[in-house]
Amino acid sequence: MYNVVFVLGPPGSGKGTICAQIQENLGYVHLSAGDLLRAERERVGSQFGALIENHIKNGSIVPVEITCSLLENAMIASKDANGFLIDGFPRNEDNLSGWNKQMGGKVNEQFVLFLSCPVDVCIDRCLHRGQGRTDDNVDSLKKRVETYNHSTFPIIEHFGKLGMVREVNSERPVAEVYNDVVEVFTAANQK
Ligand SMILES: Nc1ncnc2c1ncn2[C@@H]1O[C@H](COP(=O)(O)OP(=O)(O)OP(=O)(O)O)[C@@H](O)[C@H]1O
Ligand SMILES: Nc1ccn([C@@H]2O[C@H](COP(=O)(O)O)[C@@H](O)[C@H]2O)c(=O)n1
Ligand SMILES: [Mg+2]
Repeated sequence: MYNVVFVLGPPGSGKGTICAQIQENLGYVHLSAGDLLRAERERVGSQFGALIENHIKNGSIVPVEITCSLLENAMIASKDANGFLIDGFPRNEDNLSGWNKQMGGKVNEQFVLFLSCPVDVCIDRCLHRGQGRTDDNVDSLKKRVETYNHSTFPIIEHFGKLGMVREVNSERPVAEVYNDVVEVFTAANQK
């Protein structure tokens, strides 16, 4: 059964940055739902390209059937991994229920890593990210933050009630955030 860690936090909280380091050092495979959707958007012949771009620009959430299939296919392609960092998922009720339906019984959900960071800091980071993302602009960021507050934070609260959330303050320098994150993984894997 695959070990899975969900990684959540506001846009720009540093999910991708921290996941890359965990992948490098702890052998978990990093699967960013956003990256998988962007790759599907670019894939020649995809029937979902326009739909995905529309959601990304508007900061809204793509139907789970699309995202969950991309995640499951990526997991199958890396089946020898120690575990998977599922970055930016589940983002709303539809993501959560669709995941439970498609993946329930196939994975061991270890915990939810919640990178917490004030929204103004996060927005500033996205505006200076320099990756040419079509959603790193003031209009899209407003909508992404709204979606985070209304749809994603309640999912974090849901996992919190199950005792699954490990919160790390990601407003600090990356090295400090990373050290705390490693402690979380060490504790989880000692059980
Ligand atoms: N702790 C940190 N301190 C300062 N800058 C950071 C920190 N973590 C990440 N960054 C920078 O902030 C920007 C956003 O980081 P990253 O892409 O990892 O965030 P994210 O949570 O994956 O965002 P998104 O949800 O938009 O994909 C990047 O330019 C990254 O280099
Ligand atoms: N579960 C998800 C994750 C992402 N999206 C869409 O992609 C955009 C970018 O996501 P990042 O994690 O890379 O910031 C996001 O704003 C959504 O439009 C999604 O639909 N479902
Ligand atoms: Mg990211």
